[in-house]
Parts: sequence; C-alpha cells; structure tokens
Amino acid sequence: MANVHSEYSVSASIPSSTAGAPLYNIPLPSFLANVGGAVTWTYTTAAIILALLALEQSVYRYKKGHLPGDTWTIPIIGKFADSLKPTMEGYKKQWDSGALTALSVFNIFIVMASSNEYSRKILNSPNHAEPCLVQSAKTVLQADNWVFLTGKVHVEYRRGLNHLFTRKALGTYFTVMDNITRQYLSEWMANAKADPTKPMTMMMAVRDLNMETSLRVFCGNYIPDHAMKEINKKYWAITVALELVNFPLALPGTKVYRAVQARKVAMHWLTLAAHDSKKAMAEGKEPDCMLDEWVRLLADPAYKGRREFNDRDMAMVVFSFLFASQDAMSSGLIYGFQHLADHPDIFAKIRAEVDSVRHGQHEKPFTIEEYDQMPYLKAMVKESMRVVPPVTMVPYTTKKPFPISSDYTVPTGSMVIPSFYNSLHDPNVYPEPDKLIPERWLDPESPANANPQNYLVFGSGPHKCIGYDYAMMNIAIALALAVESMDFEHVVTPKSSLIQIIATLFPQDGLLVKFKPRASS
Ligand code: HEM
Repeated sequence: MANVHSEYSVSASIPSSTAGAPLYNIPLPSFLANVGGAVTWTYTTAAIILALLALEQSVYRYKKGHLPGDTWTIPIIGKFADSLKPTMEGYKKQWDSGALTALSVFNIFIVMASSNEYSRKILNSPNHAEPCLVQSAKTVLQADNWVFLTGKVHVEYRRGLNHLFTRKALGTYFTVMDNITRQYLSEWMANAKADPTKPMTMMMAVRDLNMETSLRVFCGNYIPDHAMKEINKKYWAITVALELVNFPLALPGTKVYRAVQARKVAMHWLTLAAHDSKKAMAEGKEPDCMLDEWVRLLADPAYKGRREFNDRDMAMVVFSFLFASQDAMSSGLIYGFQHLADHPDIFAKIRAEVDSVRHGQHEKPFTIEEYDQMPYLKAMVKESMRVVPPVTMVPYTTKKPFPISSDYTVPTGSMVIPSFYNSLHDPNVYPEPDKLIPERWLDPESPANANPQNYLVFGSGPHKCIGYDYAMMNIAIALALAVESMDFEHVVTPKSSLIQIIATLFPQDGLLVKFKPRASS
C-alpha cells in the first residue's frame, strides 16, 4: 500500500507549469490583472488535477495488465461505494468474472482471486504475501498483537499456542461449552414457553451465547459476570469497526474510537484473568479453562527455557481469539440453526445419531468421547459452513512482485484477496454445490473427500485458523444439544435467503425461530 501512495506523491510534482503557459501571453487591462492571476491559477490547478487523474488511470491500467476488471477506475475513490455496502451479489459478480480480477479502492490496487488454485497460492506464499487485515484491525487489536507477526517469528509464536488446542485441552473446553449452551437453551425455551407465538431473533441471541462460551472457555470464572456482560455489550462496537474502509483516525465519535474503548475494557479484564489464573494454579488448582491449561504448560519443566508470557501477553492472545472467533462463530452457528430448521430430513438424522450415542439422556453432560461417535453431526457442521462460509475472503498484501500465474505478476504493495466462495461451490468437487448434503463428507470416494484442499473455510497455509477443531466442536455441541431437547421452526421471511455482510455472513432477517419442547421421540 505504501508504494501505491508513494508513486502518487512522487509523480504529483511532475506536470503543472507547461499546461498553464499560454495564459501568460494574453494581454490583460491592469484592472483585470488580479483576475487574470486568479484565472491563471485556476487553469494551472485544473491542469495539475487533470494530469494527476490521467496518471492515476495510467497507473491503474498498467498494474491491471490483461486482468478482467473495469477499464477505468473511478477517480480517487475507485470502487469505494461498493466496499461501503458490500453485497453477496456484487462479490459473486466479481468472483465469476475471472479467477483473477482487478479493482481499485482509494488507489489501493486490489487483485481478487476466486479460484481454489490462486487462493491457495496466495495463502501459501509467505515470501510474497502476508495477511493485512482491514486497516482498523491494527488500531483495535494493537500493533504488537501476535496476529500481525509474519514469517519465522510468527511460526514460532504460533507453535507455542498450538498447545492450547490439544485434544486434552479441547476435552476441558467441551465441558464448559456444554454447560453454557445448556443455560442459554433453557433461557430460550423459557422465553418460547412464555409466548409460543413470538419467534426469537437468533442473531443477537447466538452472539451472546458465543461471547459467554468464549469467555468462559478462555478465562473460566476469572471474569466476573458483570464484566462478561460489559465486554459483551461493548463488543458490537468492535464488529462494526471492521468494515473494509473506515475513517482512519480513532477520533472520538468514530467507530474505530468506540472499538478501541471496547478493547480497553476487554483487555483490562483479560489481563486480570491471566494474573488470577497464575495465582490459582500456583496454589494447586486443577485447570478448567484455557488460561489454566496455558499456565500449567508454562510451569511444566519440559517447557523451561522457552518463551515467557506476562499477563498482558496472555490477555492479548486471548483477545485475538475472541476477535477471530466472535463473528465467524456466530455466523457459522446461525446458519447451522437455519440449515437444520430448513432441512427436517437432516434434522431427523442428527437427532437419531445423538439419541443413539447418548441414549436420550439429555441431562447427562455431553462429552468429547460422545462427539467422536457422531460423524453425521460433524459432516453437517462442515457442510453448513461450506454452503455459507462465515469468512468469505481474507485480505493479504504483497511484499514483493508476486508472479501469481504464468502471465501475471501482482505488483508490490497491492492487496491480494483470496476468496473462498467459488472454491467451496465448485460443482466438480461439490456436485449440486448450493445444496446442503452432509453425506458428501461421509463417502470416502466422494469428490469432496478427494479434494480436501478445496475446503477453504478455515484458510490454508501458515495462517490457517488455529481454532479450527474448537470452532467445529463448539458449533456441533450447540446444535446437538438443541436438536436433542427442542423442536424448532424457521419463520421464513423474504429476507431469510438473502445474505448481509457484517464482517462475516448473516441472514438478512437475523433468523427468526420458534422453539418448542421436543415432541417426538
Ligand atoms: C466458524 C468459525 C471460524 C472460522 C470460519 C474461521 C476462519 C478463519 C480464517 C478463514 C482464517 C484466515 C486463515 C488464513 O489466512 O489462511 C482464520 C484465522 C485465524 N483464526 Fe479462525 N475461524 C473461526 C473460528 C476461530 C476461533 C474459535 C478461534 C480461536 C479460538 C480462531 C482463531 C484464529 C486465529 C488466531 C487466526 C489467525 C491465525 C494466524 O494468523 O496464524 N478462529 N480463521
């Protein structure tokens, strides 16, 4: 990005004087001399502006080369209007217009990759491209957050964090997820009983569930209830600050400012939680959350001599997990509910599987061992996120000229955006790509299983989602417990099948559901 801007500032001084020269030759009466001066300046300024605009177009066309995309870019703002209110229809049009396409927003030259081949190439070429997130993310997350590390330092830092997602750790989290989900389902059921005619809007309800699950999984009871509520209430400010383009300075009143205030609140409590976990573990507590698992690992003699994490470091990591998970998990779970409610046959199969493994003992805690015996449930969760991938694209930036194909090199400083939707809807890999067919994951011979690299829901390469197993599990638990105990009906509206993009994807009507206690066995 820096280079794009610098090309402009260097060239800005080139045109100017010659375009205004003829004006000096026109004799003017003295009383008009000042007016003449003003006219001269007007013409000169106009000439400079025109030259700059022409230069802008030339640079865009030079960078674009033969790639599909607009022949001319809208001066200065480019496709800014589209990025302000992105739509799936707009994105699909862009993805369908070529495996690599070009556009420009505020003179940031962007190459959108829509095929599996090019998307994976970007994600797996750390020497050429690195994640760049949206501009506001650095202000919100803080520039020294580990998620902005790249190369070897990133690999090493991340290796330490992989311990937080071992099977043993996931087993601990499973109990927490089960517990919190049950509390929410009971609350939803109580509301439904109080007024059975009134559907519940799932959008915010699921976000609340996810936030509490995440905070309790990550921090256990080190976060007091009132703090959890405060973090949850303020977190929406962070979500809405993640638009592709935002006012760059975190001035009072801006979305980014409000997001920074929300982060400060969350970081305050997360730092305290890290401190309290260290204290409790030193006193011999058994781990019951991610922080505890982490503290135990750090105290392990086998760990000695490796990287130390102070309270703030730990809080920053937990905050990055919260940041990475809250919107994506909410999107995945909301569509999980919508898909189940819209497919009674799939709902029935999941219920049959859950019943056969858990023998109808709904009150008994759900365990990771039981989850292991539920291939259909897992296939449904995987398929649901294939049909509507929560994260459809991740912005990367080029560090040097990136020869992405045999006949095109992305210039340095461009944004390259691997997009996952087309790959996840490739009819050669997923016949009837728009249909929800969990069975495709259960047949080892199916093209879906023959091409696992097409499943880009969690990315690929060195930055592939670290929470992959945890996320799948979390969504599966919520759906399984709901199916086990409740019937639900989707109240379909004209907007149910339309997608709104708020960082991740959501049904435009927020998903309206009527819950009832389970009727059939
Ligand atoms: C349905 C839920 C989720 C989806 C669809 C999802 C998807 C993604 C995607 C597409 C990426 C970028 C991958 C790339 O650049 O190749 C990513 C990165 C990441 N995700 Fe997730 N994610 C989910 C949940 C989670 C959860 C629950 C956590 C943490 C507990 C998490 C933590 C992260 C982190 C830390 C990164 C950055 C990894 C790095 O840079 O090394 N995600 N995720």
